[in-house]
Amino acid sequence: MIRIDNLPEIFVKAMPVLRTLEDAGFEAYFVGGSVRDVLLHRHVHDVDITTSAYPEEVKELFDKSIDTGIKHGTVTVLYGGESYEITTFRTESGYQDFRRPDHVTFVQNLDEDLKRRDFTINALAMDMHGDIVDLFNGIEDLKNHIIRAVGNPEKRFHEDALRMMRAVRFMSQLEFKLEEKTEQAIKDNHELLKKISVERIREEFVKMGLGPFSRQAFQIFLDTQLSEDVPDFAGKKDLLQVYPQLKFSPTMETSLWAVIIILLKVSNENIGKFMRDWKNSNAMTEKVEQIIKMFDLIADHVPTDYELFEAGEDIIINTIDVADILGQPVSSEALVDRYLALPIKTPSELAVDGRFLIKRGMRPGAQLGRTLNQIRKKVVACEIENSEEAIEQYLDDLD
Ligand SMILES: Nc1ccn([C@@H]2O[C@H](COP(=O)(O)OP(=O)(O)OP(=O)(O)O)[C@@H](O)[C@H]2O)c(=O)n1
Ligand SMILES: [Mg+2]
Repeated sequence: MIRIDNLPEIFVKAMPVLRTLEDAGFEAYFVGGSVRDVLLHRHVHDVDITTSAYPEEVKELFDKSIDTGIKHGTVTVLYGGESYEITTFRTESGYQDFRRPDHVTFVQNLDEDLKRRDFTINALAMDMHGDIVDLFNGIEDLKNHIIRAVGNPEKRFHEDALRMMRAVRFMSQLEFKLEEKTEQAIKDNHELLKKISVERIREEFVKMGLGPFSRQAFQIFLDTQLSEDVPDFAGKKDLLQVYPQLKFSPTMETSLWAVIIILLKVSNENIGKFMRDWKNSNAMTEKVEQIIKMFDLIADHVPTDYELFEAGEDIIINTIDVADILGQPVSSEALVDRYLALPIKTPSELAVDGRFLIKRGMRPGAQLGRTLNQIRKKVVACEIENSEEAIEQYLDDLD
C-alpha cells in the first residue's frame, strides 16, 4: 500500500471532515481528481470526499450543508471556510440516455463505488492517513502516463458518453496516452456524444483546448471521430487537421475559439451562430468577434492609431496571441508600443463628454454623438490636445 506523507495543505484542512465522518462510524475517503493530482505532484484545486454515510447522515454531522445533488447522493458541506462535496458510495444503473444514471444505488463499500468511475487514474481513493486505495492499478497507469477505462470501456462510455471527451481532455492536461482498448471503444462509440448536452461538451472541449498538450489531444479527438459529433465540426476534418500543427497551444479561451473559427473559415456573419451553437456567452461571442475583426484588419494593413484605440489593449493582445498561435508574423511589440503611446486609450479618458457639449448649447442626439466621435479621432491622432481648453478652442473655431 502506498502512503503519502506530507499531504498538501488543502488535504490537511479537510482532515477534520473525514475525521468527523469516521468518528461517527462511517468510512470516508478523498477520491477522484485530488488523489490523482497529488500523486502526479500537480496542484490540487479541490478535494471530493466519498463516504459510506447517507446524505441525511452527512447533514446531521455538520452545521452547514447544501443539498447540491441529494438525489445522486451529494451534499456540499461548509467547513472551516471551505466547501466540500461529499458523495455517498454509489453505483449507477439504468443508463437510458447515455447521459446520467436514471437512478443511483447506494452501496456499502468503497470498491463498488470505485468500479463505476471513468478511468483508473480517477478511481483512486485516499484515507485519513494518506494511504491510497488502488483497485485497478491506477498508480501504474499514472506512472506510465496512460488513460485506461475502469473495467469494460464500452460500458463506461455507455454510462456517460461525456467520458470520451474527458479522455482527450486528460490527454491534453496531463500529456497522457490512451490505452488501446479505451481508444478503440471511443472510435466505436463516438456517436454517443450526440446525446450529451453542448454545455457539458463545451466544458471538456475548452479544458482540452487550454491544456498544455492540446495539439496532441486534438489529433486523437480527430482520429477517434469525436470531432464529428460536436457542433459545427462535422465533415471539417481537413480544416481542423491544421490544429495539431499549430505553433503553440492556446492559453486563453478567447484565443481558442478565435483560432478554431479561423481554421474552420467561418464567415464573419456566421461567427455569432457558431458561438451560439457552442452555447457560448454573449460576452465571449462579442470578444471573439472583435478579435477576428482585428486579426483580419492586421492581415490587410498596418492598423491606424484610431483602429488601435477602437480595438483596445485587451483585443490587441488577444489578436497578437492568435496570430502567434497560427504562426502568422505580426510585429507585436510595435503594435503594443504604439497603443501605449496613444494620448488616450479608452473613450472615458477623453477630457470632455456629452454633458460638456450640452453645456455649450448642443442638443442631445445624433449630431452630438458625431461631434464627440470627431473630437475623439482628433485627440487620438494628436491633432488636438486632450484638455477641456484645447477642445473648447477647437469647437469655437468650428462655429
Ligand atoms: N463523467 C464522469 C465524471 C466524473 N467521474 C468521477 O468523478 C470524479 C470527479 O469528477 P470531476 O471533478 O468532474 O473530474 P476530476 O477527475 O476531479 O478532474 P478535475 O481535476 O478537472 O476536477 C472523477 O475523478 C471520476 O472518478 C466519472 O467517473 N465520470
Ligand atoms: Mg474534480
